[in-house]
Amino acid sequence: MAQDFPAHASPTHSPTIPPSRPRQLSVSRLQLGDDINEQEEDPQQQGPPLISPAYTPPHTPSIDAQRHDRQPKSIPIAPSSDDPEDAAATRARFSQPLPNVQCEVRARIPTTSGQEMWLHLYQNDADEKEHLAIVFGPHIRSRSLDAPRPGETERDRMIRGAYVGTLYPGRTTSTLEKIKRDDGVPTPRNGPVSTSASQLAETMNEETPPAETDSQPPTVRIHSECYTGETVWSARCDCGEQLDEAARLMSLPQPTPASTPTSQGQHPLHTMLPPTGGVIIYLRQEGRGIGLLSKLKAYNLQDLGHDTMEANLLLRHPGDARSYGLATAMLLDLGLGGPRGIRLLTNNPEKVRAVEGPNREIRVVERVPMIPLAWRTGGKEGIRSEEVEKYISTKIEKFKHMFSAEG
Ligand SMILES: Nc1nc2c(ncn2[C@@H]2O[C@H](COP(=O)(O)OP(=O)(O)OP(=O)(O)O)[C@@H](O)[C@H]2O)c(=O)[nH]1
Repeated sequence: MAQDFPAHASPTHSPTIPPSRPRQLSVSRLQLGDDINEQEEDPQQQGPPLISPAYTPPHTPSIDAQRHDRQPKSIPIAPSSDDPEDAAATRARFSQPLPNVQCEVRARIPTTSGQEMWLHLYQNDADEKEHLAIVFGPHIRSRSLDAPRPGETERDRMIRGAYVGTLYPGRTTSTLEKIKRDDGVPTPRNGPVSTSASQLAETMNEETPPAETDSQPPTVRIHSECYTGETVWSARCDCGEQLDEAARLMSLPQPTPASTPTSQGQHPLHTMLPPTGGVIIYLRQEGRGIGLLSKLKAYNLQDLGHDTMEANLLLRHPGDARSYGLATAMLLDLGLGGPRGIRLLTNNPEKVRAVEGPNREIRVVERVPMIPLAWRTGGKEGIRSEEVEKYISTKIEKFKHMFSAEG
């Protein structure tokens, strides 16, 4: 089930708490260009560890406020025009025209949890990197992938993922019409006896999106690459946990009135509902855009007492060197532009405004905060380390991230 979605980032063994390290320096003591040698700690500056439930700030949702198998609370986003100065400043920073993107290939990825996702690989004219869209659910499709390409055969289309429904041995066409004509012909995918009726039902499901009034806006997460957090179980940041959590939320059943318990406490239609669905845009902006080499240097600076923002600055990088034009362009290609808007999973206020694009091509109508698992489970699950506590406290204090269900 969705709530059992495995933690890809977290090791299965219990986290160990490393010995204390010197406290980070305050910004006022940071001298750019100065020799970065050992400096004294200031015990007065040592705030409470924010990730430890015992010290969790009062505005943080209580442990039982969000059950792990429920959709978290979201916050409606006021139109940018409510705060013209702020919006203008952000737009100035992200005002470049949107890059051109093209989805080159899409493939079905079955996962160890039983859920399927659709990995879309994009190329673009802004950088040389392969950015990704991880799509959950059958209704979100790439325009650039589906568009016919000159000279291609039906097999070419299937090989690059431009088909509806699912592939099976012997399938010869990417289109719905041919599958309809073939109705009744065996179409084995998992065994020799399945018929095209189930294939057709699945395909029709993909072809017929739910009525917009029936469901909430699509859920979107803009994720930036983090080799350490996603692959080698780093407890310096919450990136791996956030990637897992975004995938888990997009695999939960769609909340609708039909899932309200009956008087007998049953959920009659709950299991029949499709997953919430959504998109994780996976941007190759390792280390908040400074790259893995600089990020590893930044980690050494952090072990020397600096926080994550200071370390970037000392390496002559901006605190956050990322941009989101590619994400905006990919979301448009996936059909998520327009007034219906999206629900964005983030605590980062800059991301909310930046992903909307220079002309508000994408509308973020709700923000869903990403509350650390350790806060929600009273420390039973999630990342626990001195480093991640400092990292999250710097996100709150210096990057002004909003780790609460308040605007
Ligand atoms: N330079 C630097 N980058 C880091 C550090 N820790 C994590 N990162 C990078 O930060 C990025 C993660 O940011 P996101 O997951 O998009 O999160 P966010 O902008 O903090 O905001 P949310 O959407 O609220 O999670 C990844 O590219 C990581 O590699 C660090 O200490 N230094």
